[in-house]
Amino acid sequence: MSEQELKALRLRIDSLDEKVLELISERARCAQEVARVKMASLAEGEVPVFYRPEREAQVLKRVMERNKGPLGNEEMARLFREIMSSCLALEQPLKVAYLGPEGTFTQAAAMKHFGHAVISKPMAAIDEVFREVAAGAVNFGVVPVENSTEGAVNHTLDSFLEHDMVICGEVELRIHHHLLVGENTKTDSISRIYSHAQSLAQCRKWLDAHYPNVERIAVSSNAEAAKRVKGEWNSAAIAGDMAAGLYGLTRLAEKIEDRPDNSTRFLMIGNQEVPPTGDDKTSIIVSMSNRPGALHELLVPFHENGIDLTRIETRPSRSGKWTYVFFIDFAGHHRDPLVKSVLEQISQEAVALKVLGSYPKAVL
Ligand SMILES: O=C(O)C(=O)C[C@]1(C(=O)O)C=C[C@@H](O)C=C1
Repeated sequence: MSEQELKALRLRIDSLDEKVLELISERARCAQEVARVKMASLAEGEVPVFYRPEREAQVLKRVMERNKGPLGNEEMARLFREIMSSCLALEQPLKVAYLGPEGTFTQAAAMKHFGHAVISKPMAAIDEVFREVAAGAVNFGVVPVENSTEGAVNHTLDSFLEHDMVICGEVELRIHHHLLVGENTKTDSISRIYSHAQSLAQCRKWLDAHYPNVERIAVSSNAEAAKRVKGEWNSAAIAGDMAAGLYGLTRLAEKIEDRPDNSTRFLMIGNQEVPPTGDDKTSIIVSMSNRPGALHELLVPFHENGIDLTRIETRPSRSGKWTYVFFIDFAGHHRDPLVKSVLEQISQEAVALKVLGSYPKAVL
């Protein structure tokens, strides 16, 4: 390519950028107008709701449907995700608590869902995220709920039993783990490997094959593990890209998770009900009396009404020995007539039924 050609193309890019810039600014002014309309239509004493997850899902889906390339759908949606995040911040900057410290996969999930224009607050434990939301110190919280290799995150499920929370969104993240060390650490000097218990479990086979005799130490998060090894010459951490970058660590081995499709699902929790989008999920907690056939009775209405169950999890109820609660996720919104009728049927048989929330299926 000649210098001349390159110069011409760059001039074209400059002129396109000017147009993109003007259009983004026009969109942002439009969002400011939306905020004004939302404020003007409030009833006496009503609190304005600026963040609209159902609308955001619609915007992102529309972008993906209309995208003609060459950028991929996900790439394009990620760009719009950030534009919308900044537009919302003009209306009201969202405060989001997540399972920290900085650099965790939960932080990456929060950014994937809300974009980067939020005020984010790392919390030391899952329960603290719930408490922060309940106290009204933040608008939303982000917590991990299940991993495709290791299953349920029990702390999260148990926290739903203790707090009244509305689930208003979900996001899935591919989890790639790396073996990370500080700059003075050599492969043969490693005597300890730190990580979160779930991450150690997700890399068990790799660790058995490569570091069978090295002590594995579970800490509160993999970002915490990364933080620790920064100053230690004889230890390594298992953590992801964000933590590696944040603590300036070197990757001794990359993508060491045992399953290449290793993914984690995260939930957005708050106190805002989300209207239907036509492609939603609902999460409920049900407790049944401890008798034969109870689980069968619970599942029959779903089957008979053709409702797709996406997940069922059992946890001790904490209100009696050997009694259980079921966490169930299924396709549909609790305002859909069919779902309503199924929930009514279940509540006739159940000891207790609680709808944790209906929310748009993850778009990104
Ligand atoms: O449509 C709205 O209600 C808006 O506030 C606008 C907008 C957007 O930028 O498109 C911004 C924030 C909301 O969460 C949803 C969408």
